[in-house]
Amino acid sequence: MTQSKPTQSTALGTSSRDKYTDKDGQYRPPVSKFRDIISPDPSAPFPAEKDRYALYIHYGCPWAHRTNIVRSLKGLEDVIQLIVLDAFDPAKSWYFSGKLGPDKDPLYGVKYLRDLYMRVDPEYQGRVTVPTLWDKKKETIVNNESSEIIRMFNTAFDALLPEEKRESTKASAGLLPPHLQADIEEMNEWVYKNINAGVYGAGFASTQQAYEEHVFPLFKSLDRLEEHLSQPGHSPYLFGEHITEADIRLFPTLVRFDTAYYTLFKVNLKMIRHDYPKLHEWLRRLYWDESEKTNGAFKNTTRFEEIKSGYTLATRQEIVPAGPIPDILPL
Ligand SMILES: N[C@@H](CCC(=O)N[C@@H](CS)C(=O)NCC(=O)O)C(=O)O
Repeated sequence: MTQSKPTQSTALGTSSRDKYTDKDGQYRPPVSKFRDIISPDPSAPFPAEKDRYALYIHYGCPWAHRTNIVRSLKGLEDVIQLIVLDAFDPAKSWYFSGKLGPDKDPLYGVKYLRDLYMRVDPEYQGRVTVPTLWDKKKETIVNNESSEIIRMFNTAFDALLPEEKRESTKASAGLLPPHLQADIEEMNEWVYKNINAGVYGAGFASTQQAYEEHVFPLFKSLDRLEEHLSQPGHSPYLFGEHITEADIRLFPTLVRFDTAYYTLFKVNLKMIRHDYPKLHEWLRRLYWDESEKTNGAFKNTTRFEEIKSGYTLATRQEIVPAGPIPDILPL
């Protein structure tokens, strides 16, 4: 039998760079194929129910990280099961190595997340990605697009939560308050393009030109965010007194920046801790907040070791960078 043995945990899914870059050396992000929506309506195809859904993640992945933050921030730990994969095989994608968590899927006993994708669609040709939101009742994938998963987590399960956790109760203090929605979405768009995806564009570029096309706009956008935070009404969080979706979508990228991206993705014109005082404060304020209000959602979902080792292997390097020490400075 010639089945390939899983290689060491090459996390973050992108170790086989050639497969994922186009002829110009540009990184091609995966296309999210599963786009169903969980609804508060009990008669909907995917109704919000306790114990019905499971979220598959890897701690290194920033897209998975945002979904895990919202799960925790909303207090959905008892409603949505979390299943952590800890390793990646370039040929077969995410799997359970047993080193940092279970050695097989707790639901079906399979080794690979791909096995679940194949169960849903034996002809599936796309990439197998985290996060993946699974319906245990219909035994299918609901959605594998983080931007949509965080929206569902923010509102669809509210009837199952105590009043103070509901988006409608929070009104202007919600994650996506109506009066800020347009501004938040405008920011999400350029932050996604230049920062969230920008680091990947630089880090996985396979030509000098492709790298430079991403690295300069990335730092321009960080400069723009630094300036944004100095404007009235934009502190301590991006849109004022309350954490919004914009903060949640930026955090996973910035918390990885100095420790992983700066060295491993060569996005090294500036560091958050040395060159962006306002962003640095914003980052630490979120990370170190262990109050009841946030449930410690930012710190508890961040695993620096897995972030560093994941990106080391994903960029086909062997030595995990020692610094910077500490991973994040105190507030
Ligand atoms: N648009 C997706 C992107 C997810 C994504 O790129 N996940 C990476 C890990 S950070 C992955 O699973 N990659 C595996 C692959 O591309 O084969 C989302 O936001 O959920």
